[in-house]
Amino acid sequence: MIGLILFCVLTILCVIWAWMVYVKGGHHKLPPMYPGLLPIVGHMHLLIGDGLSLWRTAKSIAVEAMKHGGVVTVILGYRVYYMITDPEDALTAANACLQKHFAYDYAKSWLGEGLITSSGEVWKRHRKLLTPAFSLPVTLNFLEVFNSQSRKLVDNLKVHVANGPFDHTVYLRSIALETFCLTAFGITGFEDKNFIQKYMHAVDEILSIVTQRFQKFWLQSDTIFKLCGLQKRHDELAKILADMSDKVIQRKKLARSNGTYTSGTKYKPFLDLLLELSEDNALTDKEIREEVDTGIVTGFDTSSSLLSYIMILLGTHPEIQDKIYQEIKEVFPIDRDVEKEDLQKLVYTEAVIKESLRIFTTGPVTLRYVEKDVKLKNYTMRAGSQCVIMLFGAHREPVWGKNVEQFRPERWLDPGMPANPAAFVGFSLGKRSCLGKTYAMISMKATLVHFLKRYKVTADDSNLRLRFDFLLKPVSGHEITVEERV
Ligand code: HEM
Repeated sequence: MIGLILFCVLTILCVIWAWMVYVKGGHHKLPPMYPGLLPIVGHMHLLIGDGLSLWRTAKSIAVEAMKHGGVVTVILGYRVYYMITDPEDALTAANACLQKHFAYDYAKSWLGEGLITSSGEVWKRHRKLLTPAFSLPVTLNFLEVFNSQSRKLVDNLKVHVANGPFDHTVYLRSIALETFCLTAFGITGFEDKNFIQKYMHAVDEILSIVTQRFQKFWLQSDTIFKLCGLQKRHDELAKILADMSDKVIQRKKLARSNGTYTSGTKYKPFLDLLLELSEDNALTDKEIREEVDTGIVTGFDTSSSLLSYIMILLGTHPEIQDKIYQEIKEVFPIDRDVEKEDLQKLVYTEAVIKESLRIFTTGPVTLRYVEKDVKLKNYTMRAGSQCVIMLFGAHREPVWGKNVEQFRPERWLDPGMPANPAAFVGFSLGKRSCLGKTYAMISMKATLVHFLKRYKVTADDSNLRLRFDFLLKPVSGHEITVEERV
């Protein structure tokens, strides 16, 4: 009897599920289904596991998409996901679907309506207001910070010279976050000398909670998230971070209103630019705080992860390291800081950065909600579904030619490559592409110049194991060794 009841319940659930997946969403034909679909759970079982298995699954989905013209379907529960690698379809989807996937909401009690998490009119207004704050002239003001921070990094690494392999990611993360705090808040803003360390630990912990919630689908239930204590810790951390940023903002605001304010730095910190906007009532204090925190969190981990991959790739390919070193030596025959005029002379260095980002796409995906039907080349995405633009997959499409897995910066020196410029999506693409691209490129160039002038790096990327947790992170095999150049 119980068996019969169970059978009937399961049958009804399967019928409802099939109706929601295949009928309710609309009449448009779905792209080929990724293998492993089960009734009711769909492909949800493939997400179980750690970040390593998630990355294996993501890569396998991208391969399947490429086999089928650049789009496949994945079903999570009853939700339809279009998984896209085709560069043209990726651009269409990126521009047509400006609303983020619900997973971004998990960071909202911390980042609020900051650029990365917001959608709709709020996003549009903020994007327009903030674009000038990320422009080339503003970023060039930060060169002094980029130079001094790069020198600090190089000095910190001295203890590892001729001392065998070590984990360089720890150093890169810490310096990158410090650089972002300096350029965002301005150095004189800190009463507390440990401000940056405290801020970094809180950012690390809250990001790990947000990531867990995204990966472990049972934590997506508010009740379970609360019951296992993660909600409480998440809220505590969000408050710590908000209070820290608010304190700096309030002090600066007060000094501005009573006329005692000077930034104390030669450059104008990002926060000061936002405070100017608030004087025209364009942004509230809360919005300023959310955008400052968003800038820091979107910027520091992405840049430091990419730099760590660049060092591993250069350490694995000594002939490429020799070439970039030759370029750096030509532009900087004596020991001096990187100046504005040097940046465009670093052509091979730029090729190395782009090629590294192509191979190790630090922000591997962007997830969007499909608000209205969107026509791709061969399919129409149904309103109410989700789409995942697989940025790392687009970097392996046939448009890149043969040997897509090979690290070959020379491909960027050929003016005809990539044949379709939309194929390079390391900084995402379309209207919601990365706002900090210029900042990232300039700061990474400065770091590479100072690092490579002082050290020769050795590594072995064949041991590298990666995990997917919003960003692409190394798990093991990423250590490098450094020796001083003579
Ligand atoms: C190598 C370094 C970087 C990489 C690879 C990178 C990559 C990306 C990617 C893939 C996105 C899309 C994310 C998504 O849709 O979920 C994005 C968005 C964004 N990035 Fe970056 N980023 C980098 C550095 C930076 C820096 C340094 C900043 C700030 C100074 C920054 C600020 C932003 C912002 C504000 C957005 C949201 C844009 C919007 O939705 O309108 N990024 N970035």
